[in-house]
Formats: sequence, C-alpha cells, structure tokens
Amino acid sequence: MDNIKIAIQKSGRLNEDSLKILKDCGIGIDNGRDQLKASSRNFPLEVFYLRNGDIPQYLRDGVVDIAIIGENVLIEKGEDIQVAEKLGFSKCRVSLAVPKAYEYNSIEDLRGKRIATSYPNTVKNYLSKSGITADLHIINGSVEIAPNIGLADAICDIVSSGSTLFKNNLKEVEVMLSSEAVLAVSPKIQQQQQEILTKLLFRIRSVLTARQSKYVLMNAPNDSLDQIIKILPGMRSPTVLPLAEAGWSSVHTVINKDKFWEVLDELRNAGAEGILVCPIEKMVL
Ligand SMILES: Nc1ncnc2c1ncn2[C@@H]1O[C@H](COP(=O)(O)OP(=O)(O)OP(=O)(O)O)[C@@H](O)[C@H]1O
Ligand SMILES: O=P(O)(O)OC[C@H]1O[C@H](OP(=O)(O)OP(=O)(O)O)[C@H](O)[C@@H]1O
Ligand SMILES: [Mg+2]
Repeated sequence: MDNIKIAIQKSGRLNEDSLKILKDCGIGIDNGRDQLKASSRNFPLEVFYLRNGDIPQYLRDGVVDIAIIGENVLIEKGEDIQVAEKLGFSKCRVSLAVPKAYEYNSIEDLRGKRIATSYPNTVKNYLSKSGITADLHIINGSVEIAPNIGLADAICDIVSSGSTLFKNNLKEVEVMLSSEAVLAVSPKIQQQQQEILTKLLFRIRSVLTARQSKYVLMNAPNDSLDQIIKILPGMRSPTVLPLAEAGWSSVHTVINKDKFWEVLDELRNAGAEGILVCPIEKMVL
C-alpha cells in the first residue's frame, strides 16, 4: 500500500503538538534532525516538514495528501481546502488592533487607514463586509511594531494572551476569526490515501476524545448513590461496585474534564469521598 503524505510545520508553534498527536496515535516517526522528510516505522505515513504558510499550496497541488495547519492560514490562503478535524491546540484569534490612545468607535474608523498585516485577504474580506477599504501594508512578522514606527495606523495579527499587543501599546478592537490547528485534506487525495486517512482519523478522534475526558472514581455511602449518579454527567450510566465495608460502594465514570470542577462540590456535599481523577489515554466510542 502507498503511504499517505502529511505536511507538518518544520519549526514554530505547531511543530511540537503536531508530532505529539501523531505519537499519541501510536505512529512512530524516526525524526532525524534537519531532515525535511521522514517515514513512520509502523503506519503507512510519510511526514514532510514545511513552512505553515506554504502548506495550502502543497495541498492544492497534491504534493501532500493531508496537513496539520493553523485554520487561520487556511482561511487566508486556502478557502478551497477541506478540514477533516479540528485538533484542539494552537488556539488563537486573528484581530484588528489600534494604538491604545486611539478612541475607536467602529469599523468605520478604519476607512482609508494604513493597516499592517500578514493576513491581507482576511482583512480585505472582513472590511468589505462593511463596505470599507483600507491601505494594506503586507509584512511577514513583528507586525505589532508597525504603528510605533509610523508604518501603519492599525494592525491585524494573531492574538492569544494579548501580551504582544499590550507590550506594544495596542488594543484589540475587532476579532475577525478564531483559529486552532486543523487536519486539512488535499482536494487531489486518491482513494488509497483516503482509506489511510479514515484509519488515521479514527485514531485522532480517539485521542481527542480521551484528552477531553477524565476517568473518575469515588467512594459513596449506599444511601447517597441515587443522588450521586444524578450529579455525574457521564458517558453512560456509571459503574457501581460494592466496597469491602458494608453500606459503601465505589462509583466509576468518565466525564468531560471541564465538567469535573463544576460538579466536585456537589459530589462532596452528597457524601462522596476519596475522589480520584485519572487521565485516559485513548477512548473509542
Ligand atoms: N501566540 C499564539 N498562540 C497560539 N497559536 C498561535 C500563536 N501564534 C501563532 N499561532 C498559530 O500557530 C500557527 C503557526 O505560527 P508560527 O508563528 O509558528 O508560524 P508562522 O510564522 O505563522 O508560519 P511559518 O511556518 O510559515 O513560518 C499560526 O498560523 C497560528 O495558527
Ligand atoms: O497574544 P500573544 O500571546 O502575545 O501572542 C501573539 C503573538 O504570537 C505570535 O507571534 P510569535 O511569537 O509566533 O512570533 P512571530 O511573529 O515570529 O511568528 C503572533 O504573531 C503575535 O505576535
Ligand atoms: Mg508566529
């Protein structure tokens, strides 16, 4: 069987988490330093290490079959390319920002202004929805410095914690889109590679579901069991096993990791004790 070719970012913010998700899928990659191409030893997959910004074109040309890429880059350069799955890491937004001192009222304030950005199509499309055009200065990095050196009146760039904006005396005024890493698919993918992709997606989804979930165990007095079971937002009904001590049971379930803290107090008030929360490695629904 032929391999499926996957592009991942060579270096930068997506590289480590992209390799990690493949590893969590049980895909071993012999990763020679400075290698631009590597094969898996136990899955029909070949990895190409590329620049994030170049990946849409490689997908379009069919040089690679799939890729892990920032959704924001697809929106900017590859609206024709399909997303197979959102991967839950490298979450950020693409926003417009202006100097802190500027009294911003609405998008109208940007009409005819100079905007520095690496995302010209995204900005143009966003402004055009309000019938606005601006003077775009396309730069590849350190965009946030542009207003301070007199190059632009506003910027459009990636915002995550907001600390880069803060350090450069800027404020976020419009969130144009939210982004995360995604698995994108070439429009030229062949049948054989599509079959490998189906297998890979099954593994990825099992990993993503497991990352979202926790295995929770607790001891509970039998007369509180009904109440505790009602509180637990489980996959299905929890497992209840008798403890050696009469009148007590052990309750096991799987819950969404964000939900755990929400229900913890309720569980304790209902009489649950010795609550254990364990990570789950893979979860097949
Ligand atoms: N501060 C951030 N927080 C979270 N995600 C981010 C952040 N900055 C960038 N990203 C996401 O990670 C992707 C890669 O960003 P990074 O800065 O590593 O590379 P790049 O300069 O966009 O790409 P290239 O590989 O072409 O040099 C971005 O497209 C975006 O989706
Ligand atoms: O809101 P924050 O948490 O400060 O993150 C936003 C910053 O992160 C990215 O830059 P990066 O560090 O990737 O540098 P780069 O410009 O060289 O890509 C992005 O271009 C912003 O500048
Ligand atoms: Mg960056």
